[in-house]
Amino acid sequence: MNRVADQPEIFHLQNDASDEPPKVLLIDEESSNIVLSLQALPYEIEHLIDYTKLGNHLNYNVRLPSLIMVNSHCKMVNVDSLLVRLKQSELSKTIPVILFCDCINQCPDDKIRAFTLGCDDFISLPIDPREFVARVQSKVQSALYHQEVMEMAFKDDLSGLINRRGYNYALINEWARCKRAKKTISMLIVDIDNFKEFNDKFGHAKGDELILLASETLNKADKRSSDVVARYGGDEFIFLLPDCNYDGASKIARDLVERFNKLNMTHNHLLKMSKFSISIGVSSLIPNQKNTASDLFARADDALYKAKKEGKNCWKRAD
Ligand SMILES: Nc1nc2c(ncn2[C@@H]2O[C@H](COP(=O)(O)OP(=O)(O)OP(=O)(O)O)[C@@H](O)[C@H]2O)c(=O)[nH]1
Repeated sequence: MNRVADQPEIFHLQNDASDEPPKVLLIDEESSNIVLSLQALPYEIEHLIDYTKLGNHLNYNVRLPSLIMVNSHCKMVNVDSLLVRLKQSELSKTIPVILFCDCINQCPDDKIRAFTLGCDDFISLPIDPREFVARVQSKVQSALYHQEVMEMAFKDDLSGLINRRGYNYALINEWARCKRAKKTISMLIVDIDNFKEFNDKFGHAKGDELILLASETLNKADKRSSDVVARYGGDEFIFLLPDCNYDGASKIARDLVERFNKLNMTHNHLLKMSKFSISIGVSSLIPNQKNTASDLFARADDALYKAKKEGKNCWKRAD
């Protein structure tokens, strides 16, 4: 099997199943009447006053907004650099952005530049309530269609985790980010032990249930919001841990092996059928000119092989 990361494509991830109302992120340093107008709509509103906290609202492990609205009069926000940042990030580049502006005093060149930098629409201040609702709803609606398509492309149907394509994006992005910041990036490859035997003995449907249980258990690991948990394929899962060294990664690996062992003591009907455990390979690298993201994977894969060879139900680190 070719285990090297594929080429990147558009990556837009939404973490939760969307029975929840669409989310709108408003960047405005004041509690203005924009907030009041938004609150009248059936959306979840996140009002970001402290612009430096943007990363808390746009990361792999939160439900992403369907629309970002920015009051271009915010003194603390440089709209040009904000648009560049939003449109450069794989997570936010497809989320529509509406700017509020004082259209009477707005220079047309500023608007044209904003469009060039990725702004999708403008709303004039003071707000005309009917126009406000029409513009916001139309942008949210098209964003929802887009998110649906992206979910189909990047989410694993069975587990709800990020799929292999999504993992490839995350790897390319996070590797580059850690390289720029000269930070360690770690990876865990997790494989269910003797899954084939379970499948053969109890059938594919029960095997699917076990994969789902494994996914839920992996998701409960003590990880950061920037960490990525993906189903790589079959009974294999990957944790991608940016800015995390061997010690941090080993702690998660140890915790996971224990978590699965403890699962066997519960009264889950699947676990009465068979003992359930995982093996993990751990690798860490500081990206530089001489190594690649594929090295990180290959080393974790070797370590996983070692864990399997040395009896399974354990974790091993790369040499
Ligand atoms: N139920 C189910 N089975 C799957 C799915 N994808 C892959 N498989 C099966 O998963 C099994 C993977 O087995 P392996 O990892 O090769 O073998 P294993 O028994 O886990 O062996 P060790 O990893 O050495 O413990 C194969 O039998 C696949 O057919 C799936 O989505 N659902």
